[in-house]
Amino acid sequence: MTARMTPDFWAVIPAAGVGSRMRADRPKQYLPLAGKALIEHTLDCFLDHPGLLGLVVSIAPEDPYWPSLTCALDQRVQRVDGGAERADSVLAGLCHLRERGARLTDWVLVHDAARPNLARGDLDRLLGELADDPVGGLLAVPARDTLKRAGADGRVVETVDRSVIWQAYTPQMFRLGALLDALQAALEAGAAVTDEASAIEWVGESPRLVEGRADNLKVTRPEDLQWLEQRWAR
Ligand SMILES: Nc1ccn([C@@H]2O[C@H](COP(=O)(O)OP(=O)(O)OP(=O)(O)O)[C@@H](O)[C@H]2O)c(=O)n1
Ligand SMILES: C[C@](O)(CO)[C@H](O)COP(=O)(O)O
Repeated sequence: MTARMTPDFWAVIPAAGVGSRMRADRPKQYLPLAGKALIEHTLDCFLDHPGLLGLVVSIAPEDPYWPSLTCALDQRVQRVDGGAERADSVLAGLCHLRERGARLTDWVLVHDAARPNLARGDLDRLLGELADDPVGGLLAVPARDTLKRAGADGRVVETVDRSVIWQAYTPQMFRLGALLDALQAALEAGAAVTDEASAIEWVGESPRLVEGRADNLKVTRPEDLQWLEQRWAR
C-alpha cells in the first residue's frame, strides 16, 4: 500500500480476440481511434497510474499488428501468447505474472483491450473501495431499462426485476493466487467463464460490485467505435 490510499497492482489485458462482430479488416483493438490504435488508449489508462507494478498483454500468436505499436516497447509491458477463449488469454497472463515473481497476494486488475474509455476516477474508485476487501470485485453498471425475459417464440415471458441486475464491466480486481486457482478450477471443470468474477463465483465466493460509468463500453460493434469517435472529437 502506498500513501495514495490505493493499493499497487498488476494489470492483465486480454487482447487476443479477432473481433468478429466488428467486421473490420483487422482485430478491433488495432482499429484507429483519435490518432492511435484503440488498444493504446486502453493501455494508457494503466500506464499513467502510479500504482502500476507491471502490465501483461495477451496477444494472438501470429498477430502482425502488436510489434509496430509504441506501447510494445514500454519496459513495463510484457507480451504473452493469448488462447482460444478470453479466459485462456487471461490465464496465460496470470501464469506469466506468477512465473515472473508476482506474489499470490498481489492485486491483479483484468481489463478488456476493447474498453479504451476507462476513466481514471473509476479506476481509483475500484482500487480504493476494494483495497481491504477479502474477495475483490469489479466495475459494473446497474441495469437502466425495463428488462424482459424472452421465450423461444420471441414473445415476452415476463418482466424481470431490474433493481437486482447489473452489467459486468472491467477492470475486475482479485488477488493473483485466488484468481489463478479459481480460473484453473473452473476451466478444468468446463464451467462457462465469461469474466473473472464468474470464476470466483464458481469457487463459492461473492465478488463486490463497484458502480462505474456506463461509457466504459466494450467496443463490440461498428456503432460503438463511431460513438467513441464522435464523443472524443468534441
Ligand atoms: N481468445 C480471446 C478472445 C477475446 N479476447 C479479448 O477479450 C476481450 C473481450 O472480448 P470480445 O469483446 O468478445 O472480443 P472478440 O472475441 O475479439 O470479439 P468477437 O466476439 O466479436 O469476435 C477483447 O479485448 C478480446 O481481445 C482474448 O484476449 N482472447
Ligand atoms: C468480461 C466482459 O467484458 C464483461 O462484460 C465481457 O463478458 C467480455 O466479452 P465477451 O463477449 O463475453 O467475450
